[in-house]
Amino acid sequence: MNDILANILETKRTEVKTARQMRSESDLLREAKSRKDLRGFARAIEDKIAQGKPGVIAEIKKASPSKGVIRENFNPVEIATSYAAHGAACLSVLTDVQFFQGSYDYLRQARAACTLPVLRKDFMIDPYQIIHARALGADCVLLIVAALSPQQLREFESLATELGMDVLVEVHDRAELDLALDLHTTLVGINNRNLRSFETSLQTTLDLLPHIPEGKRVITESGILAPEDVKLMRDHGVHAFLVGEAFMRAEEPGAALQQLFFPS
Ligand SMILES: O=P(O)(O)OC[C@@H](O)[C@@H](O)c1c[nH]c2ccccc12
Repeated sequence: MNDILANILETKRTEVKTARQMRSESDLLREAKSRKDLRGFARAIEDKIAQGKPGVIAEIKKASPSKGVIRENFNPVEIATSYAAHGAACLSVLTDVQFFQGSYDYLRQARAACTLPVLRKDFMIDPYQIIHARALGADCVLLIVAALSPQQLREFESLATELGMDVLVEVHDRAELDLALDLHTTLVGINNRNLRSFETSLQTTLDLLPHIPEGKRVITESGILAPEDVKLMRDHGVHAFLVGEAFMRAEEPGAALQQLFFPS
């Protein structure tokens, strides 16, 4: 099997190694701690839902390994501004360069362009990246259970928390979910896309739903494309969404967000 995830994680190890040589972890930590500009990520989602609205995490993603280039005319400032103007709760910005054509600058620029909290969307395999996320301005980090040991999950979560960030823990099956539920974070993302085969089915969310206790906030991720998808999820009590492609393919990403989630 062509295991893309293994491939990505290998690349990340090299990336972190190089970054560490250019800048020490202690130096980066100093910068991360000196930032006093945190925006509550989980809070922003809960606020929307408390108002009876969906909590939408709107993604800024130029390309992906499964789809290639998704958006040619790519301007993170315009995209962030458009999302913010049309009711997004939060942003998610891909910072992986190799596989998603993301950039650290995209995160910085998108965050500076609006007041929304921002998720650093990347493959975290080393504490250095968690610290770097905050130094860049991230308000939340993604921890993918399929990529980490239970000990790393706990360690990375406490480091993120220490730095004031929220944590979104991502799962794809029952075994991963059980590990995710051991963490403190309330934010449990169910990725409808299998990161190894790229197969995407909203049934993934529906299947895991009964196993998630109250007090956790389920975020359905990937493959949300049509109003029927949103309705299906909301009918099952899922009110938080992470959406990329459906917005990135639209001329105006925020208008697409509005059409999908707030049709009049
Ligand atoms: O573009 P989509 O199908 O709406 O999916 C968005 C998001 O869920 C997806 O980009 C994603 C979910 N988990 C990830 C982990 C790494 C990279 C990307 C992802």
